[in-house]
Amino acid sequence: MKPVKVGILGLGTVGSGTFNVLKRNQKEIRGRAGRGIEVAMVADRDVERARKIVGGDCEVVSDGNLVVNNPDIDIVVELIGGYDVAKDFVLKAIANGKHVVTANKALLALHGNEIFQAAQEKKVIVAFEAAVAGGIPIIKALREGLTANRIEWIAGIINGTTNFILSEMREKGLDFDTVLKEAQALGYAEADPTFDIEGYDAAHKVTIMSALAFGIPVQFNKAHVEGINKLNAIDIKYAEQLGYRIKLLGITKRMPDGIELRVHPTLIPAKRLIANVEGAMNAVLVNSDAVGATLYYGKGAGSEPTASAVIADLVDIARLESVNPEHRVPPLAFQPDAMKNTPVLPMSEVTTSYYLRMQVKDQPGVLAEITRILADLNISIDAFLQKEPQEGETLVDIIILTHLTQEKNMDAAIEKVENLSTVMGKVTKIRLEELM
Ligand SMILES: NC(=O)C1=CN([C@@H]2O[C@H](COP(=O)(O)OP(=O)(O)OC[C@H]3O[C@@H](n4cnc5c(N)ncnc54)[C@H](O)[C@@H]3O)[C@@H](O)[C@H]2O)C=CC1
Ligand SMILES: N[C@@H](CC=O)C(=O)O
Ligand code: NA
Repeated sequence: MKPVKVGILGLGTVGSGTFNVLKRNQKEIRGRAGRGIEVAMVADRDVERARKIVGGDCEVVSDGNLVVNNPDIDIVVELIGGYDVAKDFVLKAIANGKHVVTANKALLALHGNEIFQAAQEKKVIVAFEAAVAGGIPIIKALREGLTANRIEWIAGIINGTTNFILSEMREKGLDFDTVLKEAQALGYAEADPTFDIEGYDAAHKVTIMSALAFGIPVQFNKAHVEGINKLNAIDIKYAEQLGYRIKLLGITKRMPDGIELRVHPTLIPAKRLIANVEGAMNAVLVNSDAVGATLYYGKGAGSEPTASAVIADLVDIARLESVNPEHRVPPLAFQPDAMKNTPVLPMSEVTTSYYLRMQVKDQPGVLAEITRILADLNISIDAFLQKEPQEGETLVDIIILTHLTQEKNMDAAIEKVENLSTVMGKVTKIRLEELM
C-alpha cells in the first residue's frame, strides 16, 4: 500500500516531537498502520530552525498555504496553535478534502462545531487526541472504550503547567514565578502562559470532554473558568492540615437540569489517587454507570508525549481512510443526529461542597453567629478548624468545610458572614469535591 503523505504546520515543541518520533519508530508505526506515514512537507515561519530539525528529509516552507493546497498531501497536522491562522489553515485543508490532525484545544473549544460540520460535509476526518491531556488516550477512551456507558461525570487534572506549579509550591516551598519559568523552559506552558494560569487551557480541554461525554456541542463560552492565580499559599497549607490537596480540576457532570462545566482550584481528599498526581502529570477520572470509575494517568504535555497522541491519530486515519465515512467513529462520539442540546448550567446552579476561610475577632459568640447563618440557609458543616492566635494578636483564622449546597446558596451565606462586625475582610471560598 502506498504511504500516507503528511504535511506539518508548525515545527515547534509538538511538531518537532512528531517529526522525530515518526522517524525513530517508523518501522513499528508502519507495522501498525499497514502502510508508511511519511512527512512530505513542513511549514514553519522559522524556516532555518525547521530545516535544522528535518535535515534533508522533506521540503520546508514558510507559508502554510503551500501545505494545505498541496495535492500530494493526504493529512494536514496543525501544530501552530491559536485561533486565527490555525482556523484558516484547518478549514482550507478540509475544503481541499484533506484529513486534519490537531493538538489545538483552544481552536476546537471555540470553533469545533464549525470545523466538525465542515469535515462532515467534505467526508474527512478531524482527529484531536493530543488536544486533551496530551499523550493520555482519553479521547479514544471516551469515544470508543466507554461507548457502552452512560457517563455521569469527569474530573481531571488537565493542565500540566498549573499542576507542576502547585506541586513545586507545596513540596519545595518555591515561589510562583520561579516555578512558572521552569514550566515554560520545559515546554509545558502555552505560548501565552496566562492561558494555563488563569484556567483557560483546562477549560478548553474539559469543554471538549464534556461534548464527547454527553453528546452536546462544544460550548466554551458556557464554561466557568477560574485559575490558580488568586490561590493563596496559606490555603494549600490549611487544606493539607485537614487532609486535602488543592488541584486545578476541570469538572463536567450530568445533573437533572443540565450539565455542569467548570474549572477551578478544588480541595480533594489527599487519600484519593488523583490527589497524588504531581508535577506536570495529568489524570482524568471518569465515572460511568456500567464500568464505574476509571482513571487515566500520564504525561499531558511536552514534546514527545504529545507527539505520541498526534501519531496515534495519524495511524487511525491511515487505517480508516478507505472506510465509508458513515461507518467511521464520529468526532464527538455521538452520531450528528443523536446530539442533544442539554443546557450547560450557570455556576449559581452548581452543587458542591466548600472550604471557607475567614479572619475573625478572637471573642466569644463569633462562631455561633457564623454557624447560625449557615444553618438558616440549610448549609451543614462537615469540619471546622480554628487556628490559635499568635501572641498579642486579636484575630484568628477559622476554616469551615461544608457539605453539599448550591453555589447561589453559599454566596448568599458568605455575603451575610462578611457583613458581621466580628468577621474581618473577605471570606475565601474554595470548592471541594469528594470524588472517589
Ligand atoms: N507543548 C505542549 O506540551 C502541548 C501543546 N499542545 C498544543 O499544540 C499546539 C502547538 O504547541 P507547541 O508545539 O507547544 O507550540 P510552539 O510555539 O512550540 O510551536 C508552534 C510553531 O508554529 C510556528 N508558527 C507560528 N505561526 C506560524 C505560521 N503562521 N505559519 C507557520 N508556522 C508558524 C512557530 O514558529 C513554532 O515553531 C498548540 O495548539 C498547543 O496548545 C497540545 C498539547 C501539549
Ligand atoms: N500548556 C498545556 C500543554 C498541554 O496541553 C499544559 O500545561 O498542560
Ligand atoms: Na490525549
